[in-house]
Amino acid sequence: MTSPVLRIGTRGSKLALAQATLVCDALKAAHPALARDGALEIVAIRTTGDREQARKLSEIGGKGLFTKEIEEQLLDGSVDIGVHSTKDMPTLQPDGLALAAFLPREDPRDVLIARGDARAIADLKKGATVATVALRRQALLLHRRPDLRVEPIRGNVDTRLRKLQDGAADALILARAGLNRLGRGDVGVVIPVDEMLPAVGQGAVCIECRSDDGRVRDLLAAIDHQATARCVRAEIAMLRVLDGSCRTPIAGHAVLDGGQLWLRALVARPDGSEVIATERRGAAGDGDALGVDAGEELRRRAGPGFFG
Ligand SMILES: NCc1[nH]cc(CCC(=O)O)c1CC(=O)O
Repeated sequence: MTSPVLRIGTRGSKLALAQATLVCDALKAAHPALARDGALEIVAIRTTGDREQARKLSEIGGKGLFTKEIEEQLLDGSVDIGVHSTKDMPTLQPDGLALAAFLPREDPRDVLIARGDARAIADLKKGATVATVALRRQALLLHRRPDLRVEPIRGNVDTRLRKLQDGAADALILARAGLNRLGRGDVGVVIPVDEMLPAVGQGAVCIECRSDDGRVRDLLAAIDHQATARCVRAEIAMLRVLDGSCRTPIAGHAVLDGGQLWLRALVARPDGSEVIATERRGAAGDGDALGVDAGEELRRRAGPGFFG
């Protein structure tokens, strides 16, 4: 028995394992030496966020709930890379770790899954109940439709779909990316980006490793999807400036538009009563600066009281 060449740390959820498998496939395609049996090993790691599903994540406080244990195992050498949903990542990595690569982004939009025949937010009955725990989704829903009621229904995708069927709500909002990666591309109708700006990093899988691990960084450089990396790094730079807690609704989404990077970003009050939005366009290589600039504008316009 030879030991694996690369140990891949991930959460153990179905979606997380599907994403880790995508990383394995990409690595094998790029590096024939990694395609032999046993070269890659997926290590499922239980994170605080997985243990605490029943409590409100915003009450447990904080960032890194889905990443901390994976990062600890990276730092102590138990695993060599960590695979994450970028959306669940803190904006800064601990000393000694770096985001080294991004897989090509999946569809970053949210989808509406309604029990009746509603095909869009505008179709929902007056006073309808919509299930989501994300403050961004809550704020943007209520901004357009103050009559709606938001219910914090949690659980994995299958659980939430079942609760919807059981009548716990009239509709549910989930990320298209997660559904697609779970083979549930059939479910729901996408909500346009201008109605519900995606979360920073939504739809993008990122790969973290030890900053000084040159061998692994070289392996990962071959699978880094540059367009995704540029867009997502701009979004993260924006979010880092705002330094919002997870009690602040923040959205940020960048695309490459004919060689230019176009970043849209907003902050909102949780009840949807106010949305402050901005955008930046610039050179594709200037994403960090564009993100910082957009974040600073939002912080200034929101003022000190806004983030409660
Ligand atoms: N916060 C949970 C989470 N983190 C990443 C995804 C979906 C996949 C992605 O956005 O990359 C989801 C589920 C959802 O929001 O529906």
